[in-house]
Amino acid sequence: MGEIDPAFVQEQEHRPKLSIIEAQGIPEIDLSPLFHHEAPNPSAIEGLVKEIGSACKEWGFFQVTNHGVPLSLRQKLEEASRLFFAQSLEEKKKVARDAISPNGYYDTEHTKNVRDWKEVFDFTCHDPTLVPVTSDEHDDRVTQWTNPTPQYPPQFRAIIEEYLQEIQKLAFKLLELIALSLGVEAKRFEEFFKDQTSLLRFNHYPPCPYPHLALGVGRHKDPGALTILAQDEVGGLEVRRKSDQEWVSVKPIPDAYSINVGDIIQVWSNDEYESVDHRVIVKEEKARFSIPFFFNPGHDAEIKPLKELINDQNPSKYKAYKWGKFLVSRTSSNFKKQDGENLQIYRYKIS
Ligand SMILES: O=C(O)CCC(=O)C(=O)O
Ligand SMILES: [Fe+2]
Repeated sequence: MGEIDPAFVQEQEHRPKLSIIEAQGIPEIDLSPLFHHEAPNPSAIEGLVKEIGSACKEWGFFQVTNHGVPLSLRQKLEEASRLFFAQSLEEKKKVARDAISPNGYYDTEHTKNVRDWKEVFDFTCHDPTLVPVTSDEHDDRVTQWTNPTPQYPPQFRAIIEEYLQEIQKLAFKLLELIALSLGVEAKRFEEFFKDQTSLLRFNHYPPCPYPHLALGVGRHKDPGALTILAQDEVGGLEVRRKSDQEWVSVKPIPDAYSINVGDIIQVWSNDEYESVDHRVIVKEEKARFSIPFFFNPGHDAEIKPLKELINDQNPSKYKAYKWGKFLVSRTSSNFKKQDGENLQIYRYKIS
C-alpha cells in the first residue's frame, strides 16, 4: 500500500470520523406541484415556498424529488462520466485545463490547502464564458473560458449540453421559490444570470487506502448562488449541521438532487439563509461519482444584500463585491497550495 503523499493528509481536527451519523431531518422536498401546469394549485405552491424557506434557514441544505429532470438523461450523463474517468491518465490529459481556460480535466485540486482525493472534469454552461482576466478590481479586462470536447465517450459533449438545458430549468425554478420565500418577486434574481458563469463538474473519488487521513473534498462552502448535486448510491457527502455543528452524512436518495445554498444567497438574504460547510469522505473499497451543477451569476453581477430586505433594524451586513472577481480569485487559488487562506465572503462583512 505504501505511504500516503503528505499533500493529502488532513490536520488532526479535520480528519473524518468513520462512524457516520446519518442525518435525521435533512428536508426532502417534493417539487411535483411545480409541474401541474393544467391546474396550478396556488396553495400547493405556497406550501412549497414555505418548505424551501425553512429548509434554507434551518439547514442551508435539502434534497428534491419530482424535479422535472428526466431520469434517462441523468443516467446517460452518469454513464458517460464513468466511461470518461475509466480512461488512462494520458487520454484524460488530452482535455486538461490550461492557463487560458480552467475548464477540463485535472486531479490536483486543493481545498483549504490540502489536496483532495479526487479527479475532476469541469464544463461551463456557456461556451464561451466571459470572466475578468484578473481578480484585481482596477483591471477591467475580460477574457473567455471555453470548453474542451472530449473524444471519448462519443457524444459526451452533446449529452452534457442536453443535461445543462434541463438542470438550468430546475435551477431557475428553485431560485424563484427561494425569492418568494424571502418575500421578493419570483424573478428578482433572474437579471443576474444573463451571462451566467455556471459550471457542471464531474467528480470521481477513487477508492482510498487512507480514508481516516484524507478527504475527497475538504470542508468548504460553495461560493456561488446554488449547487444542484447528483450523487451516486455510494454516499460520502457530509454536511455540518447548523443546530450542533456535527458532521452528518447525506443519504443518497435515488434520482433526487441535493441542493445547497451558496455564499451568494447568504449575502443576498443578508444572512437570513446561510451557506453551510460540507465535505466528502472517501471509501477504502469503493469509488464514488458525483456531478454538481454550480449555479453562478454573470461575472459582472454586483453581489450585495437585497435592498428590499434591509432597513434600520436590519442593516446591510455586507459590502458589495463583483462576482467575477471573486470567481477568478477562487479559481486561480484552488489548484495549488497557497501561503494563506483563499478568498472568503467574510472579507466583505461589515462588522
Ligand atoms: O461530491 C459531492 O458530494 C460534493 C462535492 C462538492 O461539495 C463540491 O464539488 O463543491
Ligand atoms: Fe461543495
